[in-house]
Amino acid sequence: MIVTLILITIILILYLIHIYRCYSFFKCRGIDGPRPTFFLGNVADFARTKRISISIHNWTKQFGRIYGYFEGHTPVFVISEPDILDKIFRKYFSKFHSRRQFPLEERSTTKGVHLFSATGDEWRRQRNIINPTFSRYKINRMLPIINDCITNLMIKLDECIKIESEGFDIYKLYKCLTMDLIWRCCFSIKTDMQNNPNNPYLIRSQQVFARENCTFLTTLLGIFIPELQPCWLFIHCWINKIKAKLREYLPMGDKLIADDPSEWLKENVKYFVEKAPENCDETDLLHLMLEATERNINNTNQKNSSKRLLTLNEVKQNIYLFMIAGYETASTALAYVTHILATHPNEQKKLQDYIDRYISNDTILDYDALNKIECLDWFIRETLRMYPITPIIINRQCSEQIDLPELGCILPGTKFTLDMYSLHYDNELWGPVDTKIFYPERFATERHPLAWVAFGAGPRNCVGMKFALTEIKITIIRLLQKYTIVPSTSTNEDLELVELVTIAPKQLKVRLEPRTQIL
Ligand code: HEM
Repeated sequence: MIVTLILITIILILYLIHIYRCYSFFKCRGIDGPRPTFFLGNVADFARTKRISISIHNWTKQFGRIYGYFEGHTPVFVISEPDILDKIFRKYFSKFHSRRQFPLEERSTTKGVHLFSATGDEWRRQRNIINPTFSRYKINRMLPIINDCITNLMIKLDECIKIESEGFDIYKLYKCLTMDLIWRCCFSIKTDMQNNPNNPYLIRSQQVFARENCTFLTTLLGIFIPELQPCWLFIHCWINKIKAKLREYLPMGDKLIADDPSEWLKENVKYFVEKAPENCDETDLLHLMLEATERNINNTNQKNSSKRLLTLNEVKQNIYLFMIAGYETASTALAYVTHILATHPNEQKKLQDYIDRYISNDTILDYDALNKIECLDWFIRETLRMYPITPIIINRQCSEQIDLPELGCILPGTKFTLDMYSLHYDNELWGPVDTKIFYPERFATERHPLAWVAFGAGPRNCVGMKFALTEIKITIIRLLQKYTIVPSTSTNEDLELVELVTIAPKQLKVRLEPRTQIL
């Protein structure tokens, strides 16, 4: 009886908060301004599609290019109008510099915040330090390492062809490849995940992107009552602590109870920082970040300039971020490109013909030369147009009140997201060839700058974009020089996709036929 009463009271309070928040949201917008449709986020729809980006796309079809929904009682605008997105992501960036905080995403300055979660000046400071890691010059210096890791992939592929002639899951190998690339190029740590797929860092990084049922309830509470975010985080931390103790003391605890992969990774990146001084290459990301830490800055002027400093905790947080952000996205992009190659033999032949004609087996292409291969660049962009990888992370939060003619008064804290599927499949933006058709040449025509947002947009776009495109291009060139990719018996035209932070295929089975006539 008492429990029921408490529950009813909680629901009533939540309902009142909800009404109050919705009322104040609409009141501030005035009655004369534009009034985009706002509706209560339809949880049933989400439960049916099991993919937030598909639900958002369905809502766009229903409500148009500008609308909003309430996530709990938090209003979220969904925009697929490129001119308005241009204002939010580029023109008025100073008022939209931050991302929204996800439920259970910690932003504690004592523990350090990484680039992805940092806001305002904190973000600017970190981005200034990290940006040079991915300059043209630095990427050129990484090329021998990238090629070396891809050579290991080619050896693995040869082995797989012999063992599993009917087809094998190439995505698994790509994950090991991109993890090796991150560790070696960004942290100067010589790893061989391709021959050691049970490496605990690799396993934990994969788990970060898997569905974690144990956080489901606290995540939901975070969405519906964001005001109590510190409470949900506290509960989440305690659950992890209790789990860690049970793992330690229960017989077979470590087998029965899984640890939290993010926490494990964050805890263990200490190893990188300790090893760094002996191993670091002076151009890599870890070196740049450590150079910018307080302990390495003796000059008082530099010390006083908060612009250039990173704390040791921020360095650790960023190692964790790059480990997971760089590996999952790039391997998934490689998987999609491979799927398209397998299912579009004519497109594959076009690329192979170009590669055979202009690139010999021992050519090492530098960054500029790679960029000049338009057909390859278009192929990758077209793949990422049709198969977006991270739509839900592209969002912005307003930090200062602003009036936008199309939306009216925007208050600080208002959240914006975009519908990547609507943008990428819009025939007005991408025609005349139907957007459902794979047609890389559509990139030969100049398009709206906000029509293609695979790597986000504006000053806060993906910092690893150049690096990702370089590793994907070299892998594809070397793969097509040696093999023709063909579908395995179980390859479907439609991939089975799973969405959490990224949208990724469950697996990607293909067959590789060694090419006999290589120039
Ligand atoms: C095909 C591969 C990749 C895709 C599709 C991708 C996509 C994205 C997207 C959509 C964003 C958000 C941008 C925005 O909000 O405007 C982002 C941010 C980010 N990405 Fe990537 N990414 C890829 C590869 C990488 C790699 C290889 C790294 C690291 C080496 C990386 C590191 C990051 C970081 C650190 C951010 C946060 C940037 C900031 O907030 O300033 N990404 N990425």
